[in-house]
Amino acid sequence: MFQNYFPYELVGPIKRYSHKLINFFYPYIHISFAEYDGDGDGGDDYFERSHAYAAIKRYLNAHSTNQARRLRANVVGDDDAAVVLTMANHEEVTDEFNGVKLWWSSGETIPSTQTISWGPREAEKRYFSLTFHRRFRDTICGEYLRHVLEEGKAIAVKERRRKLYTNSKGSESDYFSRRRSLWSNVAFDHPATFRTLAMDPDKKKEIVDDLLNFSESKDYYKSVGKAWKRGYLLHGPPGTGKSTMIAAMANLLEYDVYDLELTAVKDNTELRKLLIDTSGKSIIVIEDIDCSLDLTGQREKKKEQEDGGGDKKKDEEKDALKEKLKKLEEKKPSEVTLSGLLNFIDGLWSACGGERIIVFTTNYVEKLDPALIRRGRMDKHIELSYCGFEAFKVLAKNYLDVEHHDLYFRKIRQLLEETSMTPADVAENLMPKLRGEDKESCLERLVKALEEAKTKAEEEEKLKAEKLAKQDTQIPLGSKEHA
Ligand SMILES: Nc1ncnc2c1ncn2[C@@H]1O[C@H](COP(=O)(O)OP(=O)(O)OP(=O)(O)O)[C@@H](O)[C@H]1O
Ligand SMILES: [Mg+2]
Repeated sequence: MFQNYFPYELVGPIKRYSHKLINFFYPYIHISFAEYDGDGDGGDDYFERSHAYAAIKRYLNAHSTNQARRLRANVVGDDDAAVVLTMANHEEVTDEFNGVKLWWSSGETIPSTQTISWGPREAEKRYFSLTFHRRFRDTICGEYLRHVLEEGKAIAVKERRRKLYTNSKGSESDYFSRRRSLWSNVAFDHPATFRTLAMDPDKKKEIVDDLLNFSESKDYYKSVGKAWKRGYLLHGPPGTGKSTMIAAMANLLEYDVYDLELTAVKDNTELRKLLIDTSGKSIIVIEDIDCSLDLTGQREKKKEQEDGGGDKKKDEEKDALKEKLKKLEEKKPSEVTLSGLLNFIDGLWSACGGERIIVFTTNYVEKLDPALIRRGRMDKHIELSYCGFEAFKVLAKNYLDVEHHDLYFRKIRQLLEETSMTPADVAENLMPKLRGEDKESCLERLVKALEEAKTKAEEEEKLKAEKLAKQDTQIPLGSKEHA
């Protein structure tokens, strides 16, 4: 009825003026921070979680959860089971900044229509909303928000649990979820440190200094126009502490570890994607590099030739290599090429910024392609070798808390000079086997094991010499016959 008499032309102006009137009397400003913002161009950034949202969440967790009455609990970590409380949806908390009061609330918009969800954005649009008096607009939008974001970031650094990432193949459905990373991760809790790593102290110090120097040289790398990365090649027989050293490196620098399984990477494109997907402050590890590339085919041929040529490599080393190659052949052949890998080491991904360390390990450094290990690619070659006396002292301190022993230490020093035993075996012998086993009997066990190893090595040496002598006497005979 009213519509019939009301002049339609007035609806617009009245709406406009009432809006102005409300604005005039309503002195508050609302700002909302969505969890997934994106720039609206429909690119992948839509799937990226807003950094501001994450920082605000941490800030509010730290400052305001004691005010909120309804909280959401998350349990993080498995050993200490710390509970992290976050304010629940539609809760409101207050904050104060330089005497200005403001209100934070959290909310969630539920999609009105049923849509097929590609990411979490359609399913749940969470946001934080900030309300404050418009008089303080400049302070809040400038100083206060900067303060919140900085503090949120600082909390993130403090709380950061380091992670171990692997790229072993996930389930097919991973490919449908575009937000899922190519890497899967678990918390990284390896206890190894450089203090507990058994090796020559001078060598150890050199490596620690090198790592620390690298992590502090951001400006230097920038000034010389080099990507902020450093390559290490760790080589040595199995059980000499290569993997342990990587863990110690990660613990020293507080970096994440990306354990790159090259045989699970389809091709160079996937390799590039994986590497671009790594974060700064990380160690990228490729273990057993000699067995990971499709060079292995050539390598095996070469090896056979060497065998035929009467190479005197230890038999067990050959067996170990054969075993590794066999395992690899069972898997699908990888199409990652040496040149793809070299391109990446040379800094295809260096545009991503942030410091990265890349570590290769191998048992057979002499078998690696020289292109892979030349200086500049691998900045530092570190040899981890059989246990020496200094390394033993570290293990004795770690495992038995013994720093000196008149009788045993002298004996062990001599035996270690005469025979080769890996730190892994030394450690195994030193470790108390029975509850309350005394230190002497552990040291005694090590002495026995070393003596056994020595006799065994001597016997093998003797057998080999006999075999060679036999061959030497047979060959001239055979060649005479043919002639
Ligand atoms: N230098 C070392 N210092 C302390 N512990 C060591 C050292 N080397 C080996 N160990 C012990 O031996 C175990 C095996 O060592 P690790 O896995 O680091 O050997 P690796 O060199 O990586 O061998 P592989 O070539 O087979 O991968 C570790 O769990 C560690 O406890
Ligand atoms: Mg290892």
